[in-house]
Amino acid sequence: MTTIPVGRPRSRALADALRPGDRVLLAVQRDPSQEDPSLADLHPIATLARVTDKTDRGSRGVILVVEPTSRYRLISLLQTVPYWTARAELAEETSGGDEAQILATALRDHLRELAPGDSQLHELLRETRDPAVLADRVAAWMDTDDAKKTEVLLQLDVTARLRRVAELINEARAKAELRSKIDGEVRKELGKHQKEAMLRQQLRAIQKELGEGDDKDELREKLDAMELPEEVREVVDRELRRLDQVGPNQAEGNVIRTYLQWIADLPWTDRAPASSDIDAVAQKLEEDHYGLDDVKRRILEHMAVLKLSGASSNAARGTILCLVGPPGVGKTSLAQSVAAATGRPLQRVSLGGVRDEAEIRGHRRTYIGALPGRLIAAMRKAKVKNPVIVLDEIDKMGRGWQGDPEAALLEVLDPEQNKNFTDHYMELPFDLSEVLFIATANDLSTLSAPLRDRLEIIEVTGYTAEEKVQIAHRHLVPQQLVKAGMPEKSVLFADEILAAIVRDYTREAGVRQLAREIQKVARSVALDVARAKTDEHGEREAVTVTSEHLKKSLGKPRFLSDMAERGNAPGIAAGLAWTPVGGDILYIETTKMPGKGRLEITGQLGDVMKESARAALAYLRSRADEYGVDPEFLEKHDLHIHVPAGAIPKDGPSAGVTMFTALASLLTGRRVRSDVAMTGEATLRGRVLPIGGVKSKVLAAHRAGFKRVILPKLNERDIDDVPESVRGELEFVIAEEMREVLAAALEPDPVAVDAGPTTPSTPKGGGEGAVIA
Ligand SMILES: Nc1ncnc2c1ncn2[C@@H]1O[C@H](COP(=O)(O)OP(=O)(O)OP(=O)(O)O)[C@@H](O)[C@H]1O
Repeated sequence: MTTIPVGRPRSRALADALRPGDRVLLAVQRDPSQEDPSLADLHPIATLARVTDKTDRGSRGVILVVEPTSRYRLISLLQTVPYWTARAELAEETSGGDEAQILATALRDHLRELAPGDSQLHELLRETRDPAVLADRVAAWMDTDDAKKTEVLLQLDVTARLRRVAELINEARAKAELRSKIDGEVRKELGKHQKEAMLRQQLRAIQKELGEGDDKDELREKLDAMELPEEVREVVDRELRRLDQVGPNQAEGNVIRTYLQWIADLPWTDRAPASSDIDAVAQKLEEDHYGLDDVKRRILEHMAVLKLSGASSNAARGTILCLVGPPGVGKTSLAQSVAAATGRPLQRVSLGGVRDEAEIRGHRRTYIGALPGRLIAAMRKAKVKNPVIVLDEIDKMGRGWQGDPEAALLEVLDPEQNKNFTDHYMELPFDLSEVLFIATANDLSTLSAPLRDRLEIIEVTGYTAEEKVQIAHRHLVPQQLVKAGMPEKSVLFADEILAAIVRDYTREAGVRQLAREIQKVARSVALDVARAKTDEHGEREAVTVTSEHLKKSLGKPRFLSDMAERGNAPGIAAGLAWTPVGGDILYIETTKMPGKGRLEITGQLGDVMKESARAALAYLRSRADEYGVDPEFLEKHDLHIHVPAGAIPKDGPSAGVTMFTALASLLTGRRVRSDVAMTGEATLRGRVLPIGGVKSKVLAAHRAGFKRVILPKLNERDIDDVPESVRGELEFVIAEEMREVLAAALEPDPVAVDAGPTTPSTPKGGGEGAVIA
């Protein structure tokens, strides 16, 4: 295919008459400048071509797209106005036979080597099998002058044509080589001076792109216009003077500029118009969060105290709100609501894994690539001096060899010092006293005492199944539908469906997994939504999620009730554990075998837990008679205690009661009732001592379907913290003595057969580091 611009009036007259599909003869003039050629002025061989497209450009002529098909020999001109017509006959070519084939193959190979990267050429070579056509196409593809191309056109002997094309290629190659050689030499001669000038120009362009270099004046203007504390102003003036002294391209200049840029970007005096309207906060918290009444009340109290004390922020007052709880219970989103309601922007500073003081307080400017710490970086992003800053995962801050980040954080939170917080990089005091800090943590036990002392701790323990359904119904479903790009009301999740998702597909204290599962379901019904009928107002009917949809999008139920997992042989008891991600069920398995009275303990237990296992056994031995255990049997048998999910380390004293119960069950042959879960520390004398995390543990028991929960006497008052709906469905047994525990936990009669060790199959969820508190 080729395009032909048509301009001369007579050709134009023809072009106007042509329609796509018409055929036309294309003849070549011997002298292109001649206006009115006769037959003798044309080369004798013309090309017959099919018109495939035509673009009329008005006064600028017509563009024809043509597809040449064969050579024709011109015999005579028949007419010259309004356009030329000619008589012509097909020009016979001599095919060239095998020789032409061999030449064509050589030509192909040669071209492939010459231009390995030219995909258009490669396609052409691949597609063209006929040697005659190959020669024509290669000649058309080449970048050579028209006279030479015309020679190829006139050549009717195919072998001669192929040879000519090969020659032309060699010529072109030689020319190209010569040119690149000359280019190389010229370039070498380009003097050092010119090269530098060129590089400099490029450098300026790069600096401009990066916003450096020539923007010195811009920076100066910005700094001049800013309202800055006096001390800062002095430093700015000094640094600007230094910047004038160093050349524009020196590294030092860059360091100064970056520093000044930081000063220019920090909110030294700007404030968001923050309100301290408690009602607005109350309303926003209520709108965005279901339940959590206690938590909301405590947040409001804290805000009220701030308002009354006249302090502009909690940092100024010296106590910081700290929301503690498992992941996904809404800690961050509570902080977001507070920020939104008070009109302050929110920034998050993640402290998880921070081990280096410099992360908080920055690196000194003498280090290459030094930058301010995370707090100053957050302030820069906040753009005002009174934002809400969420200190995320304050409990996961480590202590490395490069200074103690906690000390730096304490300074940030200390009302005496945070008015003049000095970052190592800035070397200027920055006022953090108007920041409203809110910390979040999963686990309080790892917080140091000084830090804890600064925090007003509010626990967000986790939700019951009903609460989760309500949260999903009111918040998660609309949120997730919008996230999936669907209208808010396009999919209906009935409460039973939500309850099924909570029960069968999630096992968590918060609602994060639940939100994900809802999104999965929403996405899988998206097609149904798109196909749904529209009503008379043009609105689509909502798609109702069915249990079939759940099966299709989420698969088989992922979690069976904990009780179903459990074997029913004597020797297994369900304990309740507290973990940083919420309460959990922890089975204790025991088994016996002939031996010498030894006790084996496995399952990655910490020292405290191992000791409580030994204490439990010691107590049982000392009361063998009372519990109907044969002391001789104990001497001749080894016992083994295992706590499954062996890969997760566990520790703490609160499994004491459960270990004792499991051992007593094993040795008496009385099974532990399958609907009982328990927690409590056991003493050597059989007393039951209190433990922590009752609310989370009870919620976990309820979640797992247990009906009776055994708790230490001294934890009785903690039951009040448990939501009423859960309390109503559980029976609490309060125990002071191990005897009472056994009475409530064991089935009355021994089972006849010893079924041997039975393993609760699936490892428990809950992430790493399960800890019994
Ligand atoms: N009571 C609630 N009402 C409405 N939405 C809630 C509630 N609790 C949690 N959510 C929603 O659950 C999601 C997860 O909450 P969020 O990210 O705040 O959890 P988090 O406790 O901060 O977790 P992490 O500690 O992992 O950061 C958010 O979309 C939030 O809106």
